Amino acid sequence: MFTNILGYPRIGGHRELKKACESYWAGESTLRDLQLTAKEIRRHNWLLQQQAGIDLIPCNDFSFYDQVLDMCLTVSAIPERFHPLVEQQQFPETDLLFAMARGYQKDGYDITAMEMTKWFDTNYHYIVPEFYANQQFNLLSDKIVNECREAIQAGIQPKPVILGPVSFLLCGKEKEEGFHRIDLLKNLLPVYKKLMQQLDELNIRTIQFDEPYLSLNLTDAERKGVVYTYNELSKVTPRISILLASYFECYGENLTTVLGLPVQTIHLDLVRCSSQLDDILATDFAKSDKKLSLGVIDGRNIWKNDFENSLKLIQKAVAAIGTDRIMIAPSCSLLHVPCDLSFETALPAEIKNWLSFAKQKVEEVVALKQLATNAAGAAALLDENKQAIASRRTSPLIHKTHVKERVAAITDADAHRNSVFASRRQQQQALLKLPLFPTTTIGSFPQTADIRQLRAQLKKGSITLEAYNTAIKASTETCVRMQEELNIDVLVHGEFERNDMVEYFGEQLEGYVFTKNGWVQSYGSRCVKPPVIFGDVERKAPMTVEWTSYAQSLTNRPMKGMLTGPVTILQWSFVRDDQPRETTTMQIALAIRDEVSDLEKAGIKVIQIDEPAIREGLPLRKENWAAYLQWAVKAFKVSSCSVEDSTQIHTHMCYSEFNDIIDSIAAMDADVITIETSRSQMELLDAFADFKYPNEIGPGVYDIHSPRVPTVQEMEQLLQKAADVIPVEHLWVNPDCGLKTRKWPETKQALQNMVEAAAKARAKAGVVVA
Ligand SMILES: Nc1nc2c(c(=O)[nH]1)N[C@@H](CNc1ccc(C(=O)N[C@@H](CCC(=O)N[C@@H](CCC(=O)N[C@@H](CCC(=O)O)C(=O)O)C(=O)O)C(=O)O)cc1)CN2
Ligand code: MET
Ligand SMILES: [Zn+2]
Repeated sequence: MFTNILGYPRIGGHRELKKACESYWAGESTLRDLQLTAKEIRRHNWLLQQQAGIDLIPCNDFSFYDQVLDMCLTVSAIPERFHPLVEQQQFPETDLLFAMARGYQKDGYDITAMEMTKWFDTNYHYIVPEFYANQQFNLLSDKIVNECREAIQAGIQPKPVILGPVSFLLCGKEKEEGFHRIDLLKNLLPVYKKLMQQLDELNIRTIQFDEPYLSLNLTDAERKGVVYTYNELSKVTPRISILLASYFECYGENLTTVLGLPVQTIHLDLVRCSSQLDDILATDFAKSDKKLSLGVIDGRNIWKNDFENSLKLIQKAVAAIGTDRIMIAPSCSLLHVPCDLSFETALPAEIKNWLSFAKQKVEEVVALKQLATNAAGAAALLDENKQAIASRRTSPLIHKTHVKERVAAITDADAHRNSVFASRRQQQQALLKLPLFPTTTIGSFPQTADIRQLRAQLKKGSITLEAYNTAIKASTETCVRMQEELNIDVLVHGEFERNDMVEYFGEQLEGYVFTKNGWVQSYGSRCVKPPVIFGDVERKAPMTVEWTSYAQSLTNRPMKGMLTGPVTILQWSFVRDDQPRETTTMQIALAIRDEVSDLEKAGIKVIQIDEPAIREGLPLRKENWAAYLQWAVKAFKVSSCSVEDSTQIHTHMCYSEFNDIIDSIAAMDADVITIETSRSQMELLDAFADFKYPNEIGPGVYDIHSPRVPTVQEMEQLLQKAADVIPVEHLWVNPDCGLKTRKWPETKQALQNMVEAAAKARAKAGVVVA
């Protein structure tokens, strides 16, 4: 029996990589400093796993930015606009990587960044490869070989983790018409083969190819591509065994294909889908000599593993195929969980004893092997584990009868507004008296270093709550005045008091705990600290009313109340695994519903409930979509429908494709939806136009991910494009998303241009309408 880790977090226990990258980008340290930090993180991770007793230790799970982007450099999939950089003598590979990820505005260049999107159903974002018909590839970056060499020097026998050719292609996008990216396999495979030969020369004995697309519904052509790929790769060398890994779901209808591949080991995500073990053992799999990597430990969540449960699965597999063909593993890479629970010194002891972060999960993998092989002394590990599991199962901290009863008592009427949109619209117009093309923003304004520092000081106790509040109030007032001066119609308070749009609410809700150092990579150097939902969720007291009322008191214009929606709060937290996600979401929905009612009572006329993660929560397999969408939409409606007709409900979504779920978005029945559309030049809007989306809509007119200030003219053109497909009286004018990652000067200028573009659009429409 072997122990296997699919990938380990690369940010460093105290976000060393984030800090090193940002300091390098700011010109405050050298590339060598950055590389030393990276090397130290890798070494630390390898030795930690070696000392714990892991047999298959991953390498190439490190990345300065993203593993998909790394693969672009490995196979030389570099978009043409970056070629001038490649051709420069001695342009460092790491700088090229950062240029592709973040754009390059220096030395007379102005090159836009590559697109970024969600990694399956996680809150991790990857860089989207760009593909062209007949594209040629060649082995460019030595990163994989170098990292293997570095591991060997550190005394490790590493297992390189490499994004498989099929998933690499499917992760990307065609940048011209007339071909499908899967057609590029023929050109791509020689590079993978060459790489395997180089790894063979280094004495690498196992390669993990990640093919997470095997968890999705594939077309026949894509499935054929899988068969072709692994037939080809299996011929390269008999000395390397291939471990094929997919995760986040079952192999589903791809299972037969997968079992027939000439690979030596198949990894199973048994956390998301334990039934596939039965499916496999029901075939004549036992007669083969293939191994199974049993992903029994949750790589996506932070709960201590239930050893008894895992042992049942392991023993079932052992009974069928013996111990020698089994690996014990987490369900997926540990990238999605924080590094080390032992840094958490402030968690309640009882709750801390239920948790396990990356380092602890490594130990759990080893403990399970010891238990499954009856190693001496292992029994004590089981006893300890049983106690922790029992403590969580029976803890009075978790269950609240009144919360459960309230969820059970939700009626259909709770999930519907009093009147249909057309009638609500009239009442809202009478009250708000907004012009055509009303302008607004999505909520946050620049989170500058001084605001973050203020919060850090408050946490440390070096300033008082009073001093903190005074400073945040001052920022809020400045922000409100500025919006008035810019002549924006519906204002926001700026979200200066919030560390994060989910963590902020988690900190105020019962049933939640939050960590001090539970950072997880979201994209590049940006991290999030997902709060932990351990019990029934309940709102103790109003969460945003004071700040919103304060902001409203500063102005006569409508101030938008700003809340995060129940699905997004769920999706971006670590969630309970002892009840359906639907149940937890409904509890959160009721908490948000109460907040909405309190904001309304406080005189707030416009309330935005952000749901940027509603698309990301969509199950990976289509057969599960309908059930999810049904409860996700209901949760939003439960949170938003307590209000009077005259109160205007907004929602906001970003990082999403909408075409395939547009009817559910319409069913949410928000009075106004703002969406990210500018990067795709309003392409996304087609879904809303084709569907004849009934309510009002604010298609983002500028890309907030870039410091670039858009011109009046280009925003006017985008508005024109929108007006061509959406009735003008339904259109709003706003940026793509919140402005928290932006700096002040560019924000002001961009908003000024935006308001001017709206005025021009108004004048133009006025002529047509009149
Ligand atoms: N949860 C979540 N998921 C999301 C998004 C989101 O907004 N939230 N947006 C999308 C992803 N976009 C993102 C955009 C920005 C950041 C981001 O800026 N993260 C910050 C951390 C934000 C935070 O929690 N800040 C805290 C603590 C910040 C901190 O690092 N403090 C310092 C001390 C302060 C200092 O001196 O700077 C420390 O602890 O060392 C605060 O403001 O209070 C970062 O990586 O730097 C993350 C994701 C999708 N997923
Ligand atoms: C990721 S969606 C962000 C919405 C939030 N209200 C903000 O403006 O930051
Ligand atoms: Zn957004």
